[in-house]
Amino acid sequence: MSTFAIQTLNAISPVGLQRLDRDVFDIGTDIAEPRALLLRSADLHSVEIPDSVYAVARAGAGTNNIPVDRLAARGIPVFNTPGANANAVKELVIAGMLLAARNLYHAADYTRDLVAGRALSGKDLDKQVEAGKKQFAGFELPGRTLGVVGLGAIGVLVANAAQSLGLKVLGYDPAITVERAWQLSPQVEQVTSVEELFSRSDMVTPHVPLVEGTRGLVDAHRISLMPEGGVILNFARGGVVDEAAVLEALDSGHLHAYVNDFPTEAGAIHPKVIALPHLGASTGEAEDNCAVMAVDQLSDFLLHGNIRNSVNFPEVVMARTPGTTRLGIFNQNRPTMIGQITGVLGEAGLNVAEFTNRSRGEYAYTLVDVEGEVMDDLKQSILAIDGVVRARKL
Ligand SMILES: NC(=O)C1=CN([C@@H]2O[C@H](COP(=O)(O)OP(=O)(O)OC[C@H]3O[C@@H](n4cnc5c(N)ncnc54)[C@H](O)[C@@H]3O)[C@@H](O)[C@H]2O)C=CC1
Ligand SMILES: O=C(O)CCC(=O)C(=O)O
Repeated sequence: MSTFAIQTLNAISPVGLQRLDRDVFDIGTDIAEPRALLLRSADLHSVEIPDSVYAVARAGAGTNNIPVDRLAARGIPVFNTPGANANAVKELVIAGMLLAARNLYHAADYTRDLVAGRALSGKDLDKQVEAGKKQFAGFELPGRTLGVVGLGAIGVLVANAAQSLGLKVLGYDPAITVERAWQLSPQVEQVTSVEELFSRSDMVTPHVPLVEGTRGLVDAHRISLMPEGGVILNFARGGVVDEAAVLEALDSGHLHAYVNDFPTEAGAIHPKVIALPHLGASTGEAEDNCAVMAVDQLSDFLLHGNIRNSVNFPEVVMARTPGTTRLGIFNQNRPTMIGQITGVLGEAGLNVAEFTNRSRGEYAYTLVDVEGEVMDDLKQSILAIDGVVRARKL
């Protein structure tokens, strides 16, 4: 059996890595010709990805750090791990709401300064604690309204948790899946526009991927629709929020706080901003879950050509037919491709035992198990078909 070299570009939980059989997989940070890249937040946009690479796996949800479309054009699937870190993010969002509502961040700074800065102790400390606390009086969550934009793995968990804490919850997601709709608490009210959501929400939390359509989703106009004293939470991506607009609304007093996971130079030092160092998925549990899912999907693809949870190719999973050789073929999604592929197999005198082909957008993927001996030059004949971008014999 051949050995697959997997290059890790970030720290990946050993709970995931130890699932890879070391007789079959080499794993390292410095590999000249990797078969696969395994990463978390490493930015691949300006990295040259060698032709040796068959697949890229993101141990996490967001794939905006990966040139997904360019890799699709080269027949390289990008995998992610939907839902594997959703609970970790949900818990941080709930913590963020409470940090903002009860002014906890500033309150803790205040008490630290009483001792570390002003050296108060004993009765003096007690007196100053009681005198100073009124400036941190906050508000409670029941009766407030939370708007959740994006009801995917994270948005649904946040909406349901907020509902159970007594908040009124509004949700907006024009492309919600049936699975997520079933998971959503029936008390969450669906709104039909982002503007309605902002105008009725005391707090807004986007849980959408960063793509062109969601860049700057939280902007000056939408913030202006919110009631006075609103809170924006951002555990999606920095670019989803127009931060300059948020800072202006904080300065004018229209917004009360901005809690986010993506610090910038201006935001991190603003007194009404709570900026966390991209901690959403940083729990042992989430790191293990993501690593296990990413590794399992990657090894199934490298060994068997199966594609699960790819963001640029369709789901294609086929049980292996005993006594056959498998071919995995990436091609452009256009007419006659299937006929041409099976034509090449027929000309080579090969009988097809199992065949599956699915398309997604501009590209398609075929798995075919063929009987008999498959010569190496067959792969070349398949690659010679106009529109085939990559082929593997497995
Ligand atoms: N802070 C952190 O450490 C983490 C951040 N994230 C971020 O959260 C994002 C969401 O993660 P998941 O919930 O797991 O993804 P998901 O794919 O399960 O859900 C995203 C949802 O957003 C919806 N959506 C897309 N565009 C929309 C729009 N314009 N308006 C309303 N809804 C829209 C989709 O229909 C989908 O239901 C990730 O893409 C990532 O950027 C994810 C994990 C950890
Ligand atoms: O790996 C991480 O810590 C970041 C997680 C994240 O942002 C994601 O899953 O999209």
